[in-house]
Amino acid sequence: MTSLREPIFTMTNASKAFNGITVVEGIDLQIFPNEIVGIAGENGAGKSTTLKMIAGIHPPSSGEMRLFGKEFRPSRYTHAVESGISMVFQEQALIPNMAVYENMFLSLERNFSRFAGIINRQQMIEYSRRHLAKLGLDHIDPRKRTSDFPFHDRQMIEIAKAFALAEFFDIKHPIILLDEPTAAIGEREVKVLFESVRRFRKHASFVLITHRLAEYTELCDRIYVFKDGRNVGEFIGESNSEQNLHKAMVGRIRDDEYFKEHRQLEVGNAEVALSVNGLSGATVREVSFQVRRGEILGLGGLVGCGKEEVARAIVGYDPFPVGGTVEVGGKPLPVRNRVKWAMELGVGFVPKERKTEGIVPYMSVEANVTLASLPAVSNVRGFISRRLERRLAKKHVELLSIRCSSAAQLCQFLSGGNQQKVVLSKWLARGVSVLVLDNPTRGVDVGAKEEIYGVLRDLADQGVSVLLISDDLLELIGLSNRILVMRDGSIQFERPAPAKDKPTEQELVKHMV
Ligand SMILES: Nc1ncnc2c1ncn2[C@@H]1O[C@H](COP(=O)(O)OP(=O)(O)OP(=O)(O)O)[C@@H](O)[C@H]1O
Repeated sequence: MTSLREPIFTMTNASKAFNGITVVEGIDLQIFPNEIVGIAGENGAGKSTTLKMIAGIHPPSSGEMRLFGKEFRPSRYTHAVESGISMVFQEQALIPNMAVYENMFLSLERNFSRFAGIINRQQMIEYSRRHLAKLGLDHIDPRKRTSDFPFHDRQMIEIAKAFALAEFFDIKHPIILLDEPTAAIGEREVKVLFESVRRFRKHASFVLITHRLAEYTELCDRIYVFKDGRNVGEFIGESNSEQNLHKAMVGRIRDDEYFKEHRQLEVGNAEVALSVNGLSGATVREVSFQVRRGEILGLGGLVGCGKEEVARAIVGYDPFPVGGTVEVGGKPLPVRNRVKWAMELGVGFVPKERKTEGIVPYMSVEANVTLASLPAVSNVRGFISRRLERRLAKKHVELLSIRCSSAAQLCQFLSGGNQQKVVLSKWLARGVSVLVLDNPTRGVDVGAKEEIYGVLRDLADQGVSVLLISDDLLELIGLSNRILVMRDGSIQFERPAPAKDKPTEQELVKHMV
């Protein structure tokens, strides 16, 4: 639906350098009214940086931007918001211990003051409630603390916030930048989001970044492809296919053997590495299963079905449910100090929320990669050896092609997908016997996903057992030896998934709803 009308936003020959290192260069980009534009590219290609240039968070080092026909040089995010541009961030920007309505109008409270500067909270609450309802989020009480809501609800709150701000500043045609909005939400929430975007495009334009190629082809009118910080292609209409996008991004056609199914092992009666028995609690009921050596067990279900809680209970990330036991290699995992014991018994965990739970952002890549392997990088006197640390980190940075200026770079400055690779590397560096993965390829580009799938097959060959939780059904089906489907906190369905007899998506979805 590309319009012949004038673009409402243009970026011409823009570049951005951090500390003298150019990360994007020569970017030309246009946004037309009512348009949904995609920006695709590998991890670190410069997609988020470009959105941040538009949003005034990282003003361009050179180049020009024009908004509604006028030169546009936001020096802060609030300038962009006041001009009609808001961004839904890849990693959530909401403050967890504040009420939802406070988050929605953070730093704009003075606009809701009645007299003598007293803030009219009731007005803010009602305004928030109305905007949440517009997105079908009636179940979210804006007076509640933001941290009371699960990740996918918080994501939707950010989107509602973007719409609310546009109306608040009386912007006739806002531009809403969506940086991987679907990375951590399930299929049902993605549907709600996409329906909202389609509905709201009458009043707004959108820019979308996602690592699910099908979402570009489903939602976008036009897609830019970035590679190594440059804009290398543009796809419209017919040319806008997953194959074309994959080829432009990765430089080759997508492998038929994307999930490396030919490498899937037959585990037969191999020894049981992880045994979960009768796990029960607030959100899970009598969940029992076993994972054998070298097996990849997939755990699927809609958001809220309890699959994440199972993973978190196994590794002790959340208070343990009231009942049930977990054994690793035949040894019971105690409830007290479970996180420590899980590590001790060789269990690794890649959580969904990498920024808060997976990495230490203010530490370097090498420190993060080796964080769980301190004995291996310590010298005989027990001090950390920089040389050993560097050597171990280098190996894993190469193994997963983590894109960083050097292993000494702080993790917070890595692109989202590369941070995710660091989380996985942390456990590969330590060496584990059981790996619990909650959406391990969230935010990871299609080429790097393929590398991670290869690594998982290598680990299975070495006898590592994997419990894989994924909202990406094709990934779940392609990788797993066996699949369990959860609904309402309990296991509803079990299906072996040998390489030559994989279940269909429909077969699994039937048991999810
Ligand atoms: N504040 C910063 N300081 C230094 N380098 C940065 C900063 N922000 C981004 N970079 C670098 O810029 C490059 C592009 O990062 P960007 O986040 O734009 O990539 P991306 O295409 O969005 O990747 P992903 O798909 O993984 O999110 C990366 O190499 C990253 O390390």
